[in-house]
This record gives sequence, C-alpha cells and structure tokens, in this order.
Amino acid sequence: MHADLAEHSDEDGLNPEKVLVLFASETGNAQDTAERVGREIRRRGGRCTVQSMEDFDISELPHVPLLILITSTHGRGHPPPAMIPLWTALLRSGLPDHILEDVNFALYGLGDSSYEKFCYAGKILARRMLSLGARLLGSDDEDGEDKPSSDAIVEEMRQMDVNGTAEDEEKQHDCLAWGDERAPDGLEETFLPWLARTMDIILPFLPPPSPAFVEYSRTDLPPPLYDIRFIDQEAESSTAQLEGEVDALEPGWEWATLKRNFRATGGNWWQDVREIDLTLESKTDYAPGSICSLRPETSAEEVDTFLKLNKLEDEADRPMIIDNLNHDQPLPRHLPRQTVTTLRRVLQRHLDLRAPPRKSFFEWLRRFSTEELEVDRLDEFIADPDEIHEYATRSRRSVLETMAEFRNTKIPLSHVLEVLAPLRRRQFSIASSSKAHPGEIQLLVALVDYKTNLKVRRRGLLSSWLRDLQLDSWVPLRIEPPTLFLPEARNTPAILVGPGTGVAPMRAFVEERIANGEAKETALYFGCRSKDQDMYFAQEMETWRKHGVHVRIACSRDQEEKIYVQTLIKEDAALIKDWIVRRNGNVYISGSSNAMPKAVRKAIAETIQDMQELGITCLEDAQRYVEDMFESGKRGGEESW
Ligand SMILES: Cc1cc2nc3c(=O)[nH]c(=O)nc-3n(C[C@H](O)[C@H](O)[C@H](O)COP(=O)(O)O)c2cc1C
Repeated sequence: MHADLAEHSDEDGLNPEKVLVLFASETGNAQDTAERVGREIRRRGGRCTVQSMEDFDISELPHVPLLILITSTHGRGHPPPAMIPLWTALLRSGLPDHILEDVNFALYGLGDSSYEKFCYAGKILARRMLSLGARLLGSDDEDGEDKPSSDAIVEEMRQMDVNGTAEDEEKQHDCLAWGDERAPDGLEETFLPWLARTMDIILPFLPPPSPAFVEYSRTDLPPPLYDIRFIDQEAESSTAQLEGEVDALEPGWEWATLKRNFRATGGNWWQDVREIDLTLESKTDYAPGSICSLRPETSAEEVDTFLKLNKLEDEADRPMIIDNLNHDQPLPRHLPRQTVTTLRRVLQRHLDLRAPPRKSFFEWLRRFSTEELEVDRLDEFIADPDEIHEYATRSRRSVLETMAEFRNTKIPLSHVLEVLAPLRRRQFSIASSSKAHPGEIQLLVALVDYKTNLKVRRRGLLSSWLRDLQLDSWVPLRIEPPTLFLPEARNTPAILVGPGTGVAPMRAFVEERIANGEAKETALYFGCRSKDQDMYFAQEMETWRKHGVHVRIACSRDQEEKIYVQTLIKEDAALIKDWIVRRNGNVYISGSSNAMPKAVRKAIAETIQDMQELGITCLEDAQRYVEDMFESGKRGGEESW
C-alpha cells in the first residue's frame, strides 16, 4: 500500500509546488490537450509546467510528485517519437521495482478506435508507470469510497486487451482515460470529465494561490506566458544571434541543399509526385529505412494576410527577442530562443497558419472577441463539438481562414505565440541508401492538392512550399531512426512490397542490398496504375534487374484485367514459399492504402497454406504464421499511411 500523497509531502519533504504536464504529440492534438490542461491549472490558481516528453530530463522523473501524462498513438500502435526517450528509459532492465513510488500521476491517452491498437501508447505507458511503483491519482482512496487500489489497476492493465476498444472504455479510472476521435463527440467526450475529475483530485495538493490571486473565468484572458521584447538591434546584436536568411535550428536538425526537384508523374496525370534530392551539409550516413522530417514554411502571402487581419503589420518587421514571462513555463522548442527575429519570420517558419482550428482556438478567439454576433457564434462552437466538426474538420478550414471569417476578432501581440500551434514537421521515408548516395538524401513526395466537399481547392502546406522551392535553397531537415529494419544475418532473403510512393523505403533497401552483395536474395514488388504515368524509378528498376534483383511490376490499368502486387505474389508462389518458409526470409510492406497491406498478407498466407512439412496445413495456420512474422518485427515490417 502506498503512502497517501499528503503523507508523502510531510515525511519525504515532497511538497508538490506545481504540476508537471508531459505530452507526446505527433500531429498536435496531444500538445493542444496538454496546453488546455495547463491553462485550467493556472486559471484555478495552481502552478504548472507543460513540456514535450522529449524536452524533459528523465533522471528527474522519480522526484516529480504530481505528474500528468498525455500521449497519442501512431503507426501500428507506436508511441509518438517524442515519447521514445522516456519510454526507453522506463523499459531499462534492472530498474528498482519502486523507483517511481514518489510519483503520483494522471494519464490521458488520445487515439482512434478504428485502429487495431487503440490508445496503445497511453496504455503501455500507464502500465509501466504503475509497475514501477507510481501511484495513479484517485486510486487507493481512503475516504471509504469504493475505489480500486493501484495494485488492482496494475493487474487490470496487465490483463487488458490492448487491442480492444469497448471493453477498455469501462476500464477508465478517475485520472486515467482514453480519448477516441471516432466517438460522437470526439476526444471531448472523455477529456472533459477526465479533466474535471483530475483537477478536483490534484488541486487540493497544491499550495493555495497568493491572497491577491482571483480565479478568472474561462472567457477571461489569462496572463501571457511569453514575452515579445522589441529591441534596438544595433545595441543588442552583439549578445544575441541574428535569425537571418537561415534561422537557428532546433536540436537534431541540420541543413541540406535542394539539388533536384523533378516531377516523376506524367504531365497530365492527376497527381504530382516529386523526386527530391538533397545534399546534406553534414554528409552523415544514415541507416536504410530511416525517415526524413521536413519543416515547410508558410507563404509570404499567407503571413501578410494574417498580419493584416490582426492589425499587426506595424510590428511585423521590428527586431525582437522572445522569452518566457512565467518562470514555470520554459519557451517551447518551436519558438526561437536567444535569437533576434521578427514576428514575420516567426509566422513564416515556426507557427502554423494552416492548422485546423481546434476547440482551444475558438476558446482563444472568444477571449479576444467583443463583437456580439461573433461572440455568439464562438460560444456555439465551444458548446458543441459537432459545430466545430462541421465548420473545421469536414471542410478542412485553417486557422487563417477562420480569422478571415471572424473579421472583428483580433489576436493581440501579447498572446499570438500561444494561440498559434507550432508548424509541424512532415515525415517521409528516405528513398535512398547512403551507401549508394553518400551525403545525399532522396525522397519521393506526393504533393497534396484536392477539392474539399465545399469545392474549395486545398493544397498541403508542404506541397505548396516544395512546389515553388528553388534549386540550391537551404532546407532544414532531421533524420529520424528507421521503423523498418533489414535482416541482420547476411543473405537472408528479403521480399519488398511497395506500390505507389510506398516504393520509397523499398528503393533504399534495394540499393543497400545491391551494395552489400545481396541482390540475388532480394525481390521487389512494385505497383502503379500505368507504366507511362506513375511508374517511379523505371530506369533504375532495369538496372536492379541486371544486378540480379527479382523485380516484378504490376501496372493495374494497362490491360483489361486489373493486376496488383498481390496478383504477382501469388504468381510467384514457388519463390515465396522457398524464401519465406524454407529460408526464413523477411517481408516488408509499405504503401499509402490500408487495404493493400491486408491484401498482401492474405496473398502470402494463401501461397504458403500447404507447407505441410513445416506444420502449415490450412489457411488459418498460414495466416497465423504471417501475423507472427509482422508481430515480432524480427521478420519484416509494415509501414502504411
Ligand atoms: C498515421 C496515424 C496512425 C495512427 N495510429 C493509431 C493507432 O495505432 N492507435 C490509435 O489509437 N490511434 C492511432 N492514430 C490516431 C491518433 O492517435 C489520433 O489522431 C491523435 O489525436 C493524434 O494526436 P497527436 O496529434 O497528438 O499526435 C493514428 C493517427 C495517424 C495519423
């Protein structure tokens, strides 16, 4: 039985002064959620720090008395990259069982129940925290209420079917909840009750606010967190670095130069797909299967529009330095620090004017708004998630377009850095092997260009930026570790399935295998619609064949009957049986359709269903065999989006 939190405070000197809110977010929802939690704590007079998990000093974790964890789930149940350092540290073997016994935590997981592993990252994180002795806030209640103990929750989480959804919903506790984007009211359905309960439990442990503090309402403007200090540049430029044409990079980012930007699809083809070549300043090597993050810039016109709409033109080009005003809240990593910059540059390079307006954005506008009609409309949005869904999500409006529609509402300079979300990086599988292209990164990028259901044309931010990017431009990028790994043992057969732009990581693998002398143990299944329009790397595929790679190409629409990668896999039954089952080969699948990986797995299972000598006697055996290959991650992998 763990000591009560109050006892902790007295006995161990663990007086919680504030709450630490750690989030791991990939597309911004968990970050937005964490910031909402932070605002609520401050509004009620508590102190808190809201930070990305990747910026947190992990050695401090055992000394955090009040912790709120917020994470989404990505990939096939993967934690967002920002959670990885913390997660790896928590998994280290030999950690004492009760290393986190002084930590009291709440957790909110974000997910989507249409995925197989609903909120998986949140679940495994909660389970690991509990098994290291951390106490879930709201459990072990000693007021005689019927609350489960932490130990009971550990056991429950151990048994929890992480793939289930409905059942898990029942397994929410006071300070542990799962948010489902598919729920009728979206994440709000579980977030609001979880927030209310968590606040009720946490706030009494915090020191009372100073007598001068007055709790403000949700529609009042909170004190700003960040400070914009305009400077006399002449006087200050000796101490602060100027953010010039190229700005300061976040940790882990580096510069590259754009050397090629080639349209790989036919001129009349519906989709514009680019082969992009970049030269790395650092000339670093990277493993095949690595990912490249790019950070696009907002166009000058959009920045101008935003400045005009908010009457911030006069401030746009004045040199300034950004700092934190609230000592509990360090500057987030996306804002330039100790750097002379301008509002225009920050809007162009660091903040996202194309982000979808979330509820928190409407809450901000409501705080700034004074015009009656707009106030009423904003109140409707805040009260009803359906209204936001209809207005923002379905028609894919951006915060910039929303500002244009709420013309009388202006975001003041004091809060602009808080209101706008960080400009998100976009990730792409690297299509090259650094053995074949030392010092270079090559990508295959499908530009996003479509019409919404309101027939409004939409281009992705990255797509607009990349389309117009001049050769020799400097591009900030970050190389992320692979999610797919080639077999370690030499000459293990590898079957690579990558239709469409899914061929990108497969090309990196083919190049690596040729460089390693393993071409003859490599098969590539590529699919496109037409050999004249969207057959990427066509000439290279001929060269790969000459090296001995088994290259098969399915052009689905070039003949009467449709041919897909799975059709070719079935045709190659002898090779598939030999490589996968007899020679313990690996299979990799990558592509942009959720249906394709399933069809490929099925085709492989059908092909190997009569391998009696290996104990596979029916389709179910074969399907289990294939699932095991992917589940363990040791015999291949899948990347789909
Ligand atoms: C590519 C992708 C993969 C996802 N995979 C899962 C998953 O396996 N399980 C799950 O519960 N949710 C999954 N989701 C849903 C996200 O967890 C959900 O959209 C969440 O709100 C994202 O939060 P973030 O913006 O902070 O990253 C996935 C979303 C995307 C875009």
